[in-house]
Amino acid sequence: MSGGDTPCWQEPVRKGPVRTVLVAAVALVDADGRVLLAQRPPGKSMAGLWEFPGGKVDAGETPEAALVRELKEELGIDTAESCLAPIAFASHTYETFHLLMPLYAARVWKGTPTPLEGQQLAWVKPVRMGDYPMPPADIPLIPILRDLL
Ligand SMILES: Nc1nc2c([nH]c(=O)n2[C@H]2C[C@H](O)[C@@H](COP(=O)(O)OP(=O)(O)OP(=O)(O)O)O2)c(=O)[nH]1
Repeated sequence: MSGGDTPCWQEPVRKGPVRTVLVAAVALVDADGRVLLAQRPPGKSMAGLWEFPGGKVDAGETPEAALVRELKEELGIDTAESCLAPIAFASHTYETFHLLMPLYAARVWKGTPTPLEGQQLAWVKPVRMGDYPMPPADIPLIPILRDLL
């Protein structure tokens, strides 16, 4: 097959070196198969868009440890690394950095997710995620979640 007439084919855009940022994110899945989305608060980059809970992985930290830390800080819930199942990843070039974001799924945690950082929360069925504008990096993850959950 020649690449030029396939939908995924895009000629590479040559740019200078980019910094790759590692961000860990999780689909928290409830008993009804709904996934928790959090709305990015005003003042942050991509404010108003809905994202998976998570955040940047610190130097010397594993993605799983970063998620356990972020979920406690952002939502006040306790999670165990052993309950985080890797399911997909996003790899997307933004204007100022390249995002590499492993996405985990978790169905078990302790506590009730509470918006501790002023963010809005929504439990959303994967088929309804199109109603929630998400960062460009997240768009390819939506059909994967629909298939998996
Ligand atoms: N947590 C999370 N971050 C995401 C998702 N999709 C996506 O592009 N991102 C980006 C937004 C941020 O640039 C970065 C996560 O950074 P962060 O949560 O630790 O910190 P932040 O919002 O203050 O980030 P920033 O304003 O400094 O860019 O990853 C997602 O689904 N979940």
